[in-house]
Amino acid sequence: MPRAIVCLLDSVGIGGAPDAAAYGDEGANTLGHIAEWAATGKADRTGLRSGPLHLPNMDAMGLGAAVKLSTGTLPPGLSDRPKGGRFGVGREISKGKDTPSGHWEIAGVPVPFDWGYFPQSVPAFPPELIAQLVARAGLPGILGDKHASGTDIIAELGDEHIRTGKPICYTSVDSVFQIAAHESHFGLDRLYEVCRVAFELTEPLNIGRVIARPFIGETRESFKRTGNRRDYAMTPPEPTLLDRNADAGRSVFAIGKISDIYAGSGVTHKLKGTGIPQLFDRTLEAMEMAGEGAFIMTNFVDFDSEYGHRRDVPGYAAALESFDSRLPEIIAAMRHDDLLVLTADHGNDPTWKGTDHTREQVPILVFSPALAPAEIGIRSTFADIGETIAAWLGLAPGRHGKSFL
Ligand SMILES: O=P(O)(O)O[C@H]1O[C@H](CO)[C@@H](O)[C@H]1O
Ligand SMILES: [Mn+2]
Ligand SMILES: [Mn+2]
Repeated sequence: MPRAIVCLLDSVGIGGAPDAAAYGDEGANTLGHIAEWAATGKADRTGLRSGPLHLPNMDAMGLGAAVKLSTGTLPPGLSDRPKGGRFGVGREISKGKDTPSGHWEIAGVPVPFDWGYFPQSVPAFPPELIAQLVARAGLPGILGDKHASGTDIIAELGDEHIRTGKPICYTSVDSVFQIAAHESHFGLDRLYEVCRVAFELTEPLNIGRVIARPFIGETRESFKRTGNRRDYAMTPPEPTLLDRNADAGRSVFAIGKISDIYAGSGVTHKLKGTGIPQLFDRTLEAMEMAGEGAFIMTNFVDFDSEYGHRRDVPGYAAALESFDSRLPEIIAAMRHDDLLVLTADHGNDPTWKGTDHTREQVPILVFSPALAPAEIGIRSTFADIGETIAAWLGLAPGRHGKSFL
């Protein structure tokens, strides 16, 4: 019986979204701009990487061709002649350019409602929400209360947080309430408990996620976020591909952030890891363990959290190259009727203004030893990815999207 593996390259968009202007993102193109900067030496960093973007394995699966299909322009260093697999472009119908919207739609469930967002003002959070959080979680108050980049705000307020015991609360253009606190001075379990309370309080406001952002270090220069991030997310509004496969009695391996993003729904095996190499190892372990009909999904978050939001072009390019160099290991571990899908949930163009996600189309690169190469075009919803996998796994069709195989 077939199996399916999704490697979700968080934020690796390929430009061209027809509605990008409505988000202030017209012209954003994560992969395309990284390739352009790399071709002109602007993605060089001593000791890390240099020269044109080198992604031979993803390119062979159709990455360059997908970017060209999405934007009309072939990025420098990539090729428009894929060697195998099906390649195409995914267009999102959910309105949010956030992680849950992208992931749920990929798993066959576009988001039918508008998320709640916090305004760009200071304070950003409703005073009554914060008053309830402070009272119920027994806090001396909070710091932040604004839109911010997570690494900037711990540099700005980390000292005061350690001194006062007030957690740092911030948001972004996503539907999100984030809480940063020190792992030992404040305590990791206490941070999780505060986030649990915050999730109860923000759910009625349709806020998609509360995220615990623990950090360590004693000074502004040495503060560092740890791998103990935890996301408290709403449950998807309909059964996703994960639920459908689990309900059919098959295994669903959720690797990295995946389980959190689907609120654990439909997950039978949860594997954690920090950083691209470790998440890669977990994916290979899952492929080794997974039986017939299994669905394996890995979120490679670092592209987004370490490089996209940080507007770090050389770092992003190096991470793509490191992922690409290991792709042959997955392909070598595939059985004859395994299906591999590489895709993304939204863009996060590191050459763009600000530090937020960018509305973009995403690559859909599909490989199976059993499949002849072909183009699948621009798909009108990410849900086509979920329906393709559902069909591959022999599940009944869902309500959204169509299989492209
Ligand atoms: O700046 P950091 O803390 O990485 O936060 C980013 O990560 C969140 C989740 O993707 C986004 O909403 C954005 O705010
Ligand atoms: Mn994401
Ligand atoms: Mn993000």
